[in-house]
Amino acid sequence: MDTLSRLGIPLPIATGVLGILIALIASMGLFRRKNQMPVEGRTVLITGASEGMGRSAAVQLAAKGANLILVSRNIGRLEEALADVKAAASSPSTQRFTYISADVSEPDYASAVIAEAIAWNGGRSPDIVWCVAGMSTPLLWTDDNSLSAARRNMDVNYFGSAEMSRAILREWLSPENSTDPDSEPKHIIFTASVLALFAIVGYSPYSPSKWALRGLADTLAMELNLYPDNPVKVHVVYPATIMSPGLERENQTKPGITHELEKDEPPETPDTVARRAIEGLENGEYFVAVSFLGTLMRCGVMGGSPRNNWVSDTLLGWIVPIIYFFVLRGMNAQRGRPNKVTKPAPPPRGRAPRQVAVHLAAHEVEVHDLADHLKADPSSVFGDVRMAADDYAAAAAAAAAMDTDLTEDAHGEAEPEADMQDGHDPGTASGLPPHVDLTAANILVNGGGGGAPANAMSQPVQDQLQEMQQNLAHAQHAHQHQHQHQHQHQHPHAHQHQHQHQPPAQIGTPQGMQPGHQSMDPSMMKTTEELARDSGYGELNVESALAKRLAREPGQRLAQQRRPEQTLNLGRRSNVEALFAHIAGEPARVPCKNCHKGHGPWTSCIVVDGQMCGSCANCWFNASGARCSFHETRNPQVVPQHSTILPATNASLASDPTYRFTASHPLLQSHAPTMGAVNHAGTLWANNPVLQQMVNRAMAEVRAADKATRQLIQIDVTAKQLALQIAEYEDMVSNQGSPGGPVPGQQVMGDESGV
Ligand SMILES: NC(=O)C1=CN([C@@H]2O[C@H](COP(=O)(O)OP(=O)(O)OC[C@H]3O[C@@H](n4cnc5c(N)ncnc54)[C@H](OP(=O)(O)O)[C@@H]3O)[C@@H](O)[C@H]2O)C=CC1
Ligand SMILES: CCCCCCCCCCCCCCCC(=O)[C@@H](N)CO
Repeated sequence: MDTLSRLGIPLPIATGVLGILIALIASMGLFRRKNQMPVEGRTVLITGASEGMGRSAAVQLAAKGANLILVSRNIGRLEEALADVKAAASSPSTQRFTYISADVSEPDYASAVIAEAIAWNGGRSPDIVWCVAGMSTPLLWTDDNSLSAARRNMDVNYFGSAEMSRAILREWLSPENSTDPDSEPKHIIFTASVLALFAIVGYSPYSPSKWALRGLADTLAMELNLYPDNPVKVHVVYPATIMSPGLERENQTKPGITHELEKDEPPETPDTVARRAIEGLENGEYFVAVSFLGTLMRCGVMGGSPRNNWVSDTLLGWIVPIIYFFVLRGMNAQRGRPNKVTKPAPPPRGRAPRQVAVHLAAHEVEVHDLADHLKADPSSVFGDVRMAADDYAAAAAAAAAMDTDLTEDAHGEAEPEADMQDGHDPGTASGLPPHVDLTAANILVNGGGGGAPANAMSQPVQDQLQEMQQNLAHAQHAHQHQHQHQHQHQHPHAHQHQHQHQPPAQIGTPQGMQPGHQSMDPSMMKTTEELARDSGYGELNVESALAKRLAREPGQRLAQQRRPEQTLNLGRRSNVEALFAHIAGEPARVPCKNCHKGHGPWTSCIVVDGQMCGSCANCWFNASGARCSFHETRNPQVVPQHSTILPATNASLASDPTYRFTASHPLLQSHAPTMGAVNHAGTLWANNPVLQQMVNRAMAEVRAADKATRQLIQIDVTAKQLALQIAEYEDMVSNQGSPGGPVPGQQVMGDESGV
């Protein structure tokens, strides 16, 4: 007391603090009473008992003298688990063990399982039922398949447990099973996850299925009070990461960002998690957390749930918001990753190569791990990558067919691999051969939102993408060759570009991509003036130098008015310029503010590099660009042609270290490509000006073509599709030879255990 008063701490406060400390220590179980869930001589039914935590729990309960009924689907694994359980029995002569094969996602599975269990158990129901069977399919919510994954997760995790609890409660709570209220209670145990207490990005298909279990358990806890003569306890276990076969499976679709975030809670072995869970159950806990963070998270969400201990749960519940104040601000910070429903990434400039290399070095290990994992089981992701690759090839063929102008995209570009500063090759870091350009994957990152993970790709997939890419490079090269002729008579200086093109790797040219084929005939391209006419604008006064120049240039698109009924004043010189610029120019990466708001006569925001004071064609019309957010020095927003999505046949992307960074960064990339670009054609198109341009050109070409030419285009496209299909088939045949190679039509995401 002397010391306290000398320190100036008032007695009531000191006593209060001391009281709280004693209460905390007492409540945290130092003075525990008896085991609240004895199992010796009792019968425990565990679903999901053949692998992971369920199997560990079964083994540990056998060691404590329980009889066990193991439930899961795969009989082979059940038999192995049964052998382990038998070996662990504390009194093998009296304990009994069996298994029942059942799929917990099947409607009405549970009553049959319980009936079989009761029959095996001499007419008595099991005393403890622990629902462990579960699965997880991490994905981003906007990914393909996330909704079907969510339904599947719900069927297995929620309904699988919900049905079992109902079937067993109907037994336990029936009047014939009434007992002395003081007899040992029965136990129904659900297995959720800390993700039912704290959500992190990537688990949207999964977390709700576990949150739902919490809602059910709270409700049951109250409902069970209606049966004082049939004592039953309900529990929910909240594991964090368990190093189980299930974890390996879920990692196949896990986004990189999710891997990153969940590192904060280190994985535990199934044995450890099962042991801590059983300890919690024996302590009589309702919500059983198996780690310190889990305990904090649990106390952070208590709401109206029954408490394990009013004192410690409440005190910790006051502290957790303070922790969250710091944790959540960090976790919810903007991550700068565009997705397919938001905007495409701004041009990735400005990050020093040094920083990039350091960042990559930091991620190297996990990237390798993932790559290794996928090497072991490439089939898991193969199908969708293949799908994506198909689209890629189709886009490639389309690009070739649409007379892609490659002579423009070499401006000021350095040698390939110029970004390999510090001797640190991101390509190597990601487990790819250094010469593989990651742009092939990037088409999916920027456009598909799914992000074919270059570093998460199995070798055959990498090979395939690489091949696609080289094919495209080849086609482009061949095409470019041909295109240069056209350019040379149009632009006397065109040849200056030529030396900047690196010849692409000479891989076998696929059929259908032969140089010089029909639809690439440059004579089919219409001039801007012709396309203006095709767009419905009659004879125009072409007076200004800019208009004259643009009039002769190959047109890129038809001009489409936002309001087709409107008649535009084309008597004005600058308005003719605007029209031609709109037809001949390039789409802005991001529309100017006016176009974004829907102003201006035409439907897209088009710029011509170095012209119209930087403003777009729409803003040039009638207003000479005055209101354009691109006006004057405000960043002309021309899209670097093709460099955003098409693979660099020359130096274009390789020279930009930040570009590589984007493409190979694990946060963006180690995300299984379950999202075939097919289903995202709409969003790809919307987000990607280069694709828009590609399609615009195709539209212009097709619109401008007469019947016979359209037939030829049709034949050309069909021939390419056939060629792609044949190439695909050849790949498949050659891949089948390799162990673990993909099988045609293999289900990718579907089932968790490959039963
Ligand atoms: N691994 C983790 O990081 C975490 C897991 N959890 C949860 O903990 C529990 C155990 O996880 P974990 O140790 O990883 O388990 P595993 O995924 O390794 O094993 C799952 C078990 O459930 C069975 N199972 C899966 N689906 C079904 C089904 N439809 N019908 C019947 N049985 C099924 C499996 O057997 P079979 O295939 O033969 O049917 C297997 O025995 C799960 O509920 C999981 O959601 C919670 C937090 C973290
Ligand atoms: C006070 C609280 C502080 C919060 C810190 C945040 C740390 C986040 C850790 C998240 C761990 C996720 C484990 C996933 C387990 C799981 O269920 C999946 N593997 C699916 O099976």
